[in-house]
Amino acid sequence: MYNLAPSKHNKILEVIATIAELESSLKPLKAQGLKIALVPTMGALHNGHLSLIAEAQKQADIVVCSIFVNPTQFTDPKDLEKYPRPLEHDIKMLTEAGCNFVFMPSVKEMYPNYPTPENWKIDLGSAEFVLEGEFRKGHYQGVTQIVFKLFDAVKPDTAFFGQKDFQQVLMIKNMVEVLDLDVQIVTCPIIREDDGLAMSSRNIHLNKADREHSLVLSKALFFIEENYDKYPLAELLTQAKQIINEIPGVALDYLTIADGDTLLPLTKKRDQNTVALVAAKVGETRLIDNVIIN
Ligand SMILES: Nc1ncnc2c1ncn2[C@@H]1O[C@H](COP(=O)(O)OP(=O)(O)OP(=O)(O)O)[C@@H](O)[C@H]1O
Ligand SMILES: CC(C)(CO)[C@@H](O)C(=O)[O-]
Ligand code: BAL
Repeated sequence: MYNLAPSKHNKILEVIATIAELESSLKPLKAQGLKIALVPTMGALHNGHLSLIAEAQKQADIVVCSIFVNPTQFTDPKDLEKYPRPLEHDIKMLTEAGCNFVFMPSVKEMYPNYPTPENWKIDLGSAEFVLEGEFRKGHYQGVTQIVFKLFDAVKPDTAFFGQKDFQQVLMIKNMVEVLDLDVQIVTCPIIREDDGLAMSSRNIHLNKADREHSLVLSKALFFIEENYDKYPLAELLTQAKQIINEIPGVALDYLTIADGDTLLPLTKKRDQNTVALVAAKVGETRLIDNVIIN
C-alpha cells in the first residue's frame, strides 16, 4: 500500500483519534523501515502549516499531522475557548496536501484525568521564563508536556516546527536534550501574507481594522533588520517601538533584540545568533512574530 514517494502514495488521509490506533497503524510502516515525520499543530490550518507538511514530506516517508488544542498551554481561558476549530476545513487541507495521517485525539485521550493536573515539570533552562514565558506563565511546561506525549505516541524520526514560534522551538530542543529523546527537530521558516503579516491561526480573530493594524509588527521587525548596521541598538529599538506605538489599538508586550539561545536582550551588537522578537495585542488578539537578524 505504501511506497517510498510520500506525497505520491495514498492520497486518502487516515483520521486517527486514539493512541492505540495510531501505534497499530504506524507499526507495520516502521517495520518496513519507513521514516516517520510528525507535524504537531493546534489546527485551523493555513499555508504556514502546509509548509511544514511539505518539508516533512521531503524529509520523511510518512507524515503524521496532529491537531490538538492543548488546554495545558493556555493561560487565558477565553483564548482557549475561542481558539478556532474548523475540523472539516483542516481535513480537506491535509487531504489535498497528501498528508498520510491526522491524529485528532480528545482531551481525555491525552490527559485521562483532566482537569486534574498531571505531574510534569522539566528544566527548560532560564529562557523558559522570559518573553512568552513571562506573559504566559507555565506556557512552555504545557507545550513540552503535550509535545512529549505526541512524541511518545508517534515515536517520529523527525518533528517539524515553525520559526514563527521561535521560543517554542528552543524549548522543545531543550526538552529533547534534557530527556535525551531520539527525535530530530527541524525548524521551518516563517510563511507570511503578501503584506508581511506572519500567518497564524489566531489571525482569523482580527477584524478589518485590526488586520490593518497588525502589519505594524512585521513592519517594526523589518525596520530593525534593514537598519541593523545603521543605528546603535538602543536607537533601533526606540524607533521600532515608535512605529508600533503610533498605531491605535496595538498594545506592545515586548520588542527585543536578543540572543538566539538565552533570549536575553543584547547589550552589544554582534554578527551572529541575533533575533528580533515582538509580541503585541492587536485589538483583542495577541500576536507574535520575529526576524532572525544574523
Ligand atoms: N506562519 C507560519 N510559518 C511557519 N510555521 C508556522 C506559521 N504559523 C504557525 N507555524 C507553525 O505551525 C505549528 C503549529 O502552530 P499552531 O497550530 O499553533 O498555529 P499558529 O498559526 O501558530 O497558531 P497560533 O499562534 O494562533 O496558535 C507550529 O510549529 C508553528 O510554529
Ligand atoms: C507545538 C504545539 C502543537 C503544542 O501544542 C503548539 O504549541 C503549536 O501549535 O505551536
Ligand atoms: N503557536 C503557539 C501555540 C500557542 O500560542 O499556544
